[in-house]
Amino acid sequence: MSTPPRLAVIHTGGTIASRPSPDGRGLTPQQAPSVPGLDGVQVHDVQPFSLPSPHMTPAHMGQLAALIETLAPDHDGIVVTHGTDTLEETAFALHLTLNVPVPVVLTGSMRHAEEVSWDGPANLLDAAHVALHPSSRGRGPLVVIGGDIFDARTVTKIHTTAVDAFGGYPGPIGRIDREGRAPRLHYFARPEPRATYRPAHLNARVEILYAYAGWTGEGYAEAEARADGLVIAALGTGNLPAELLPLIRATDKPVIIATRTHAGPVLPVYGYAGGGATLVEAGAIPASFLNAHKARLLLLILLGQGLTREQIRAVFERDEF
Ligand SMILES: NC(=O)C[C@H](N)C(=O)O
Repeated sequence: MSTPPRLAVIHTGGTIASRPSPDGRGLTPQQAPSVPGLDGVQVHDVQPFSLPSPHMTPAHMGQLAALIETLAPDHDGIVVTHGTDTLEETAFALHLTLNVPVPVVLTGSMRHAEEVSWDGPANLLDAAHVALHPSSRGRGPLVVIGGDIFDARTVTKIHTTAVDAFGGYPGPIGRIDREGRAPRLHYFARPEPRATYRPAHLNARVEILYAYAGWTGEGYAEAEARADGLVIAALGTGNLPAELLPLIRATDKPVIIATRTHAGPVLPVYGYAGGGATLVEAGAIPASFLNAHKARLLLLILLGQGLTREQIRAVFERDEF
C-alpha cells in the first residue's frame, strides 16, 4: 500500500481565520480553518501565530521561512493561510529567501466563515491540490485564490472586496478547477529562475514615499535620515517633480525608484529635471517591474545580507529576484 501524501497547513490568521468578534467591534482572526474534502491525505496543521495580515512584519516572514524549511523534508506540499492585505509581501519574502523543493502555496479568503459567500474552503482545497501536484514543484512559492495560480513575483492584490481580489501583470501562470471531486490543474507559464538570498537579519529600516503632483519633497529628508534605504513609488516610468532631484543626488543610501502605476517597468527615459534618466544619473536605482512594497522587501533583504549600494543596483538591474 502506498503512503498517503503529506500536507502541512501553516495557519497565520487573516480573514480566512476570522469571524465577527464577540465584543461587536468587527472581524478578528479567531479560528484556523480546516481543509475540506481531502480524502487520503495526511494533513498536519501548524499555527505559529494568528494575525490580521496588516500586523505581519518581516520578522514574522522570517519565522515562517524557518518553519517551512523545518517542515519541508517531511511533507509533499505546504499550504500557508494568510490575510490577503499583505499576502503578496509574505509570498515575495518567501520567494526571495526559501530554497525548498516542495511546493509552497499561499492562500486566504475575502469573506469570513459566517458570510453566505465564504470563499475560504474552496481556496484552501484548491491550494492543497496545487501544493500536492507534481507539476507545482520548482516554481517557487505560489498564490492560489479563486482558482487562479500566481507566481509570487508578479501577484498583487487588485481589489479591496471582490472574491477575485488578486491579479497583476501579466496575470496567472495557471488555473485549478474541479471536475466532480477531481482537481484539474493547468499551468500556462513557468516563472523565470530566481535567486535566493540568506540575509543575516531582516532589521534594516526601509521606508516608502509616495509621489504625487505638486510634491516638493515633504517627508524625504526625515525619512532619509532615519532609514537605511528608501523606495519611492514614483510617477509613470519612474519620474518625480524637479524638487526631488537634488535631494536624491545628496543621498548616499540606496534610493529605489518604483512606480505608483499598477503595471510596467521603471525605465530611465526622461531627461527633464526629475525625469527617470536624471534620477538614475543622480544615483537612484530603478525597481524594474517590482511594485514599491516588493522593492522594499528586496532592498531590506539585500541590506540584511550586507550588500553595498552598487551591489544592490546590480541585483535590481539584472532582475535577480
Ligand atoms: N481578506 C483579508 O484577509 C483581509 C484582512 N484584513 C487581512 O489581511 O488579514
